[in-house]
Amino acid sequence: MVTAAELIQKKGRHLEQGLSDAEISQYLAAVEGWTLQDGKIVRSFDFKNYYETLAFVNAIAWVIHADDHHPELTVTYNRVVARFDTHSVNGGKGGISENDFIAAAKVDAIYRQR
Ligand SMILES: C[C@H](O)[C@H](O)[C@H]1CNC2=NC(N)=NC(=O)C2=N1
Repeated sequence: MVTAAELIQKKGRHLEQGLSDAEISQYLAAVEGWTLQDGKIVRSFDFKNYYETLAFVNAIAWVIHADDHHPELTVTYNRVVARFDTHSVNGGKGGISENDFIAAAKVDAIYRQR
C-alpha cells in the first residue's frame, strides 16, 4: 500500500506508462481529498483571504519546480483548485501517473503548514 509519506520522499521522473484504474484507486486512498475528475486528479484548498491563497500558490511554484510537474490552478479569493495529469503517458494521449500523486502529496504537505 502506498502512503503520502512515501510519495513525498520521491521525485517525479519521465514516465510513459500510466496507472491502471485499480492503481489509481490505491493511490487516491493515500492522498486524502483528491478525486479523479475528467481524467485528472483534483483537490480544492480553502484559505482565509487572498493573501494566503496567493502565498500558497507561490509555495507550490517553489516546491514543484524541482519535479517539473505542474498543477493546473484555478485561483479565486480564498480557494485554489489544483489538477494534475501526465501528458506523456498512454502513447502521448495523457493520463494519470505516479508523478501526479507525488506532486499531490507535496502540495498537501505545503497546505498542512498554513
Ligand atoms: C517537457 C516537460 O517536462 C513536460 O511538459 C512536463 C511539464 N509539466 C507537467 N505538468 C503536468 N502536470 N503534467 C505533465 O505531464 C507535465 N509535463
